[in-house]
Amino acid sequence: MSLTDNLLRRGRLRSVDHALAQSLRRLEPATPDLVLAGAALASRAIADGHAAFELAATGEEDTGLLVEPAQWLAALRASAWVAQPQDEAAADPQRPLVLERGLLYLRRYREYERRLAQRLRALAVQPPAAVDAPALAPVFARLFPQARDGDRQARAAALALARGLLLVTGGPGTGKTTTVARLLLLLIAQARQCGAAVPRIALAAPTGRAAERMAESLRAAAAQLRATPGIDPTLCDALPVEASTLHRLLGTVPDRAYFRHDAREPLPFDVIVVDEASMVDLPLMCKLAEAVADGARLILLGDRDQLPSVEAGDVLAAIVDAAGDDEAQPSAVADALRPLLGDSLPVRGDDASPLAGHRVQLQRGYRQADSLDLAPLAAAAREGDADTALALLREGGLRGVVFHEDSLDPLAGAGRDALLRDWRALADAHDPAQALALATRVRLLTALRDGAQGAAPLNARIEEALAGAHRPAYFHGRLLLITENSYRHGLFNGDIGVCLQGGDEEGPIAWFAGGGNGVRGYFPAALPAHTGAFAMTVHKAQGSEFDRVWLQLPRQDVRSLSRELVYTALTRARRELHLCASEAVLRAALSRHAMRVSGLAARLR
Ligand SMILES: Nc1ncnc2c1ncn2[C@@H]1O[C@H](COP(=O)(O)OP(=O)(O)OP(=O)(O)O)[C@@H](O)[C@H]1O
Repeated sequence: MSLTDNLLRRGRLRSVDHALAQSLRRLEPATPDLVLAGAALASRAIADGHAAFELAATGEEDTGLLVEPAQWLAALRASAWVAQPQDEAAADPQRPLVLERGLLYLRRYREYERRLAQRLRALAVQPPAAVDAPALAPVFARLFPQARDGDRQARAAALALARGLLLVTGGPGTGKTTTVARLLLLLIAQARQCGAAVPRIALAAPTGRAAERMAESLRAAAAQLRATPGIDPTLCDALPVEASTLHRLLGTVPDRAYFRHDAREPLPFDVIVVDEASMVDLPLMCKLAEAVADGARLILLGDRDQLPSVEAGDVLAAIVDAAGDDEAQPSAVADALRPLLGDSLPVRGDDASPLAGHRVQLQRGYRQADSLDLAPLAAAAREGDADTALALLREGGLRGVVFHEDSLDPLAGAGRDALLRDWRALADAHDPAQALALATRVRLLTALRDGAQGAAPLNARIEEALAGAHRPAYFHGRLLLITENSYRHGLFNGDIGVCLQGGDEEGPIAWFAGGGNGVRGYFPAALPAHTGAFAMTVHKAQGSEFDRVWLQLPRQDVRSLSRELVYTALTRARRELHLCASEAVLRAALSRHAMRVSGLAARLR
């Protein structure tokens, strides 16, 4: 049996990975087995969220093969299928595989990485934009009274004035959107002061739901600014109030893998702000960065401790790693910003990597519902500190946090009634807007898609409890989750809707947020791909928040569990968190990182 057949049999490959190896064999029958297995594993790696297959990770546990990295390297280097480009040169398009730094890539993904790194470096080293700091200083001081005391929000806003590329990272509620609203106001004020056109600003996020949340937060921040003494309210009128998905921003072309906007036809914006950047995958981030016009600013907001995107590449983490923690700036930038920040900005020599100084980490959390004291637990999860997490959970001293130790089924225990009560309230709602407002009250989150503790079977049980075994498919009060992007409908992966019975003649209607009246209705038969949404995987819940979150960890450890998954799940809760888990599984989850293989950080340095 060939290596690839063996890997397929063990479930290590999908049939599409195996088929790639088969087609290489057909084209060149003398191709060694190791090269074919490498090609198949490089293809499989993408499906697992990696940018490439790491040869050194060829433990038997990982691949089912016992192959020394030196053996792989020798076979791959000798193969005509494998390109080995020098440094950052483009790879030979005739060869489907690329070997670089011990990683075996499908060529297309290596090119995404190379082009993204090239574009980000170029944006980072653009000459600092001219900042008339003395003229802006009075407005700046009103927006950021603590600016000279090292306030990170002030530092982020000031750096965004001077830099072409900035990452603003921080956990939920650390003020990323608030900071962006103030920074945009400063850019508008600066343009007014020098008689220039108001900057063209785009706000975008990877999912429709995340874009909606971003726009809501920005509108709230704008309302606050309007009420701030000494701020000209007409400046606030120029702030953007809408955000779009990245796909919509870039302009999808039906049935094509490319967008309307790219390096040749750049986006017509001076400032592009992208929220939830941890969810953006490698191909999309590459296409976005290339579509940013020369001289424009790209500002990425995100939380690097959250789960990486489901698709290939842990892009935000790689950019954050390349930028490092040091916020020191070259003396030219520090001098230009001194009227705003005083001497609070550390200064460095000019020999750092291109992305150094392009990241500000916001640390202080401002959004804490009085009812929920999540921060210590979220910090322990983020740091993988299981002892502290368990002690906090067992002491029961965190407001709003309840630990159901060893509970394996929230639908069987004491929580069942509480969960169903909120969902039953959906059926009592009088109108779609009210039902949609109720839809974010409570969510059951699970780490798994399949199996008894997977989202699909949990949904089926909840739906049966709510509407009986012989329920109609779209019963009154059913929650739906859209699972694909449909521009035709204006519905996107992650959108949540609620089914309500129409009038006597009508069947059920599925309602979603948006549209002129704030809600949009669809006949269920016309919806794009969707599933139930009472229970969701943590991955699908990224970018959303709920008043009450019930997190169910699996009965046994599985490899997809990680501290990032637990942290992402916990931080979806606004008012109350219930965690159902055993000590052993929680410890196993917190001991593991959601690791992604990528060469991006190395390229960016
Ligand atoms: N400097 C500040 N002083 C007082 N309140 C603040 C400050 N910064 C932010 N807030 C408040 O904290 C809350 C969260 O802010 P914001 O929405 O900007 O955070 P975020 O990091 O964008 O959150 P998320 O990650 O959930 O999108 C808001 O109510 C905001 O008004």
